[in-house]
Amino acid sequence: MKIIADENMPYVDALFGDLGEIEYVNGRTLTPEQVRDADVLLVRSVTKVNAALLTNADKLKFVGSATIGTDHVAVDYLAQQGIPFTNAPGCNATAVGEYAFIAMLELAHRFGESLQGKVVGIVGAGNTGTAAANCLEAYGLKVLLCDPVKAEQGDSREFVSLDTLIAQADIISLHVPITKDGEHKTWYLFDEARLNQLKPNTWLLNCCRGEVIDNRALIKFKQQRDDVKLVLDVWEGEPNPMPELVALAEFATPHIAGYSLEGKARGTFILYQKLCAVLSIDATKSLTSLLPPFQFNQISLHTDLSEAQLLSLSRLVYDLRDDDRKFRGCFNTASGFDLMRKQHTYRREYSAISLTQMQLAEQRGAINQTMLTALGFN
Ligand SMILES: NC(=O)C1=CN([C@@H]2O[C@H](COP(=O)(O)OP(=O)(O)OC[C@H]3O[C@@H](n4cnc5c(N)ncnc54)[C@H](O)[C@@H]3O)[C@@H](O)[C@H]2O)C=CC1
Ligand SMILES: O=C(O)C(=O)[C@H](O)COP(=O)(O)O
Repeated sequence: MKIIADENMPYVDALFGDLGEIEYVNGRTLTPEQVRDADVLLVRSVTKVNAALLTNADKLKFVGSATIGTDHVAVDYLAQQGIPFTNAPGCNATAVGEYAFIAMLELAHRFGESLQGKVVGIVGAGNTGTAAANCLEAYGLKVLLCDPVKAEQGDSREFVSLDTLIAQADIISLHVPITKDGEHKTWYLFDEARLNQLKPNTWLLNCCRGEVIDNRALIKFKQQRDDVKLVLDVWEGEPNPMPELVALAEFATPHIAGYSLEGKARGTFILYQKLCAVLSIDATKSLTSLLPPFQFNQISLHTDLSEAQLLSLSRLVYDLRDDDRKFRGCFNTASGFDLMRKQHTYRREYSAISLTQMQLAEQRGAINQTMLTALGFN
């Protein structure tokens, strides 16, 4: 069996090595010729899987995308052709949630403010939005959710309109899929008019898809509104973000908000499980055996923490400043954006650290082991 896999998908050898011969490819430049003999195709978000790519792929039995988003895959076309497809819903939700939370801690630190006491608006209350909300609520923040789709589906959580969220939130974090049609389309959801609604000193984070914000309008807006602070992980026109916009963001990264080792491993593992089911064979490999030990896996707390100390602890699993610095140095060089993504293998999730607290304080709202466990630490 011939398995064509994106070269940026980790753990493919470990999981799929026994199932067939693996050929690694550059997902962004994949051609119909390269997939013509494939039995299995494993992609990431940069590969457009459509009729044009699969025109000669007559043997194809399975397509898997180790991503949450499916906007790069012609799902209807695959169904018509009878080719089983799966994505990996939820695989990197914790990573995106922690990225958003850590970015907010970084912003608070940079501007000499406290994150505690802020109101955060989450647009899109699915897997990643809920993961971000869980961290924020664990930290005691008031969270407003806007998700008209979930509201219509009868989700029992409380939702607000986007206008209310923009009017009330100090921080807005975007977690929607990219959709171009329909009542709730998200393409340019934040256009010039919406951006102009932002209240003074709003922090705006985008870690879903670049085109959810009109990036040209954002440049124009930000040039006049220095009070608004931006954290941007995704960009219109990837892998070539607009340089003016990179310069205007407080933290800028190359679409790696979901790139914890745990999230990547989960993504590949979900595809492995689904392929085994399609082939009617037992999935004998385990997810936990894939991850290397983390160098700080046991930490003892001797006192409750301050917010600055929580940030230091967070920087052990993910130092956003490093990615921001690297990104600014490489994003406008040839392949810089993709190379940084390819080499990104160092980030862990909070759960990689086990904490013990020597004296457990009972003070409500203190940053102690109880709160840290709710944030995701072990
Ligand atoms: N930067 C990165 O590395 C990553 C980016 N993503 C992106 O984030 C997106 C969201 O991921 P998940 O939360 O896992 O997806 P999800 O499908 O679990 O949740 C998305 C939510 O957005 C809601 N929604 C749709 N249209 C909306 C609108 N107009 N206003 C408000 N809410 C709306 C949906 O009802 C759904 O609840 C993915 O589709 C993907 O594009 C996902 C993972 C990693
Ligand atoms: O899961 C998604 O959706 C994403 O956006 C991915 O995390 C992005 O990563 P790649 O699939 O492009 O490596």
